[in-house]
Amino acid sequence: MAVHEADVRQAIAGAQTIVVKVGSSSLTHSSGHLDAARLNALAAALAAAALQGARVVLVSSGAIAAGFGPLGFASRPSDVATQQATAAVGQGLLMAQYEMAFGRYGIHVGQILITAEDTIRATQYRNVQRTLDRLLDLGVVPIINENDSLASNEIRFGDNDRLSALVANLVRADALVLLTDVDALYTAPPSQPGARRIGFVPDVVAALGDVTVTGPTSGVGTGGMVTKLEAARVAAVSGIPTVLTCASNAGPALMGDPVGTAFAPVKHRGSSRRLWIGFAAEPRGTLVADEGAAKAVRGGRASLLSAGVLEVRGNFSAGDPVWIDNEQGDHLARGLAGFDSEEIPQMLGRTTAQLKRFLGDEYAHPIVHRDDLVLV
Ligand SMILES: Nc1ncnc2c1ncn2[C@@H]1O[C@H](COP(=O)(O)OP(=O)(O)O)[C@@H](O)[C@H]1O
Ligand SMILES: N[C@@H](CCC(=O)OP(=O)(O)O)C(=O)O
Repeated sequence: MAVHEADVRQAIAGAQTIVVKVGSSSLTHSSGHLDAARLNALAAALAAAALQGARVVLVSSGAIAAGFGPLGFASRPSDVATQQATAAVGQGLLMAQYEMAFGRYGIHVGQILITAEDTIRATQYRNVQRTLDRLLDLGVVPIINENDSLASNEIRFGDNDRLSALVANLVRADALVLLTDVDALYTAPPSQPGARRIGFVPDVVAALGDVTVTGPTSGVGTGGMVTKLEAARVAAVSGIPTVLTCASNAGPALMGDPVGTAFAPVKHRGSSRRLWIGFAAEPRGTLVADEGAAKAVRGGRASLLSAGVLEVRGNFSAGDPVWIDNEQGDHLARGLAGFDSEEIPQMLGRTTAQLKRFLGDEYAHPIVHRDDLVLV
């Protein structure tokens, strides 16, 4: 069944829970410093939606942009340690601006800083979910950023685009709004002659092959259009419509006006935690499945049992993400390991009954439970 743009726009206009992501480039002057007027205009548009009853979550970049000026740097720092220190200073300043901006409308804001690492574990994941739900129940606008000062380099999101799509899942959002410094997705970077504006993308997966996108061009943004399309894809496969436009279009976009680019959802809603496993987590190791186990995993709804695991590679702890590969080295799935990597060699090839007999009850479990596994 064809999905029409008008239906997608209408779904966005009627959304009860909305995640809005704003990039650094939309909150800054051309010098890279935080622009309070742009931030205030955004807060006004979001406050209007919140005052009409919408549950609004804001994923905001800008900590580094807010911090480097006060620290005396002429431009955004490029080394990780200075970026992390700058974000620690800037995050507080950013929140102070938001508090003031939303305060004009009688709305409180609440800060949540997320690392990819601490949300892939089931307990932390549920804690974040519960906190966000409660904040929204209380009429607060949660403002989320990556916890830049703690995130380790290998596992950080870096940009906030993918984080926003995962947050949209977490709060079971009805719409995702990506605000940036271009008014829409174009067939090529807008600076290229002949680049055409795209108003509607019925199938983001199919569209990926038809557009040319690059990383950031603004000097302050991180992911560019590449990570925005990735976010739209994650949202689409989770059943969430997305609109991408410039920050000054936030109000019309939320009202369902035909601004920017609307992306239709391509699937019904999936399990949100599985999406974290699939998209957020960088695998720490590999479990090599034998032919039978590979087939069972590929078929879906099967756990990876130690009887079908031939080899374990890498150093990881129970709860960490791992690849599940076949013997040919193809990735079949990602999952969360049920055991530490050093516990697994003694379990290899053993049935659950043997594990129980030789190693004890605590080992008589799948190496990766089917609820913790997503096919790739
Ligand atoms: N096909 C495309 N359509 C639109 N913009 C694109 C495209 N390819 C690359 N871009 C660039 O992506 C930039 C937005 O990304 P970025 O600077 O990371 O913004 P943000 O800070 O909002 O995350 C735009 O300024 C634009 O130049
Ligand atoms: N977490 C970082 C965001 C990094 C960044 O620039 O992201 P984006 O502008 O969304 O590409 C910050 O607050 O500075």
